[in-house]
Amino acid sequence: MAQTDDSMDDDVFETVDDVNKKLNISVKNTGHPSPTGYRNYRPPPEVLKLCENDVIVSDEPVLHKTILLGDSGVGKTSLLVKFDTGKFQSGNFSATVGIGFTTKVVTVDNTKVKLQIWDTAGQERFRSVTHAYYRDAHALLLLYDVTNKISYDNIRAWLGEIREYAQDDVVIMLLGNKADCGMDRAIRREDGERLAREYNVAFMETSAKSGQNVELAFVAVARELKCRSTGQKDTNTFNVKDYIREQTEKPQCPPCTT
Ligand SMILES: Nc1nc2c(ncn2[C@@H]2O[C@H](COP(=O)(O)OP(=O)(O)OP(=O)(O)O)[C@@H](O)[C@H]2O)c(=O)[nH]1
Repeated sequence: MAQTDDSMDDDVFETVDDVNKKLNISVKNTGHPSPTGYRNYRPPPEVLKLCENDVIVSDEPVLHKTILLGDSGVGKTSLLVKFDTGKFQSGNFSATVGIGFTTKVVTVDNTKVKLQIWDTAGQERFRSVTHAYYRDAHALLLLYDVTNKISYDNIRAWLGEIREYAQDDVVIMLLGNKADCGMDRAIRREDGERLAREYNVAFMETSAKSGQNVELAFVAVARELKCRSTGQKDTNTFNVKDYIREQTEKPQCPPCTT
């Protein structure tokens, strides 16, 4: 007949004091029980050491630094304010001084993508300040104003600066802003598309005033950054240019009558 060993290892019943004695840990009794009931309990150093190399798993989404660039007056601040608050402030234009940021969380396929969006001053005199921020940027939204040919012509110079100061794999999106200004338009949509094709960057027209494509611009960037950070880029599962084409070619809602 097979024998079973019913005896239990006494270690199972060791008290915390016994374990501490074995491990040579002295515990000072302050007389104040901890909320867990294990007065002054601290895991033995051996146990703490085991945890040292553990990866800390956090629910916090990774922060992606995104910068708005372009000539003064193209609408960088307005675009960010529209995305952040849904509001457009027309009227007096006051140029941005220096640089500042807003943090927004965008949900992409049930995953939270945190964008730290930096609004830069477009004026030449702040250029050296803003260059310093390019280096660790993950995405750049480069704006021109469709009513201002100079701001469009300057895009080539901006792309030159980006190549010089930003990382090679930075996500770049060209935005032709103020698309609501039909009568004053100086740059056709096709011109924007052609320039974007030439530099192999994504493109869309936006309007901080009407809200056209404002959300889409940031969501497309967030999608691209999410794909890159999860390594999906290699499998070609997402292409920001195709995504924008699909989204912008979707039938729009009928024109408002009010
Ligand atoms: N019609 C129209 N006006 C816009 C739009 N976006 C911005 N504006 C106006 O253009 C002017 C300049 O906008 P800003 O957002 O301050 O421009 P900016 O690029 O941030 O300028 P800097 O801070 O100098 O770099 C303001 O008077 C805005 O109201 C738009 O989409 N449509």
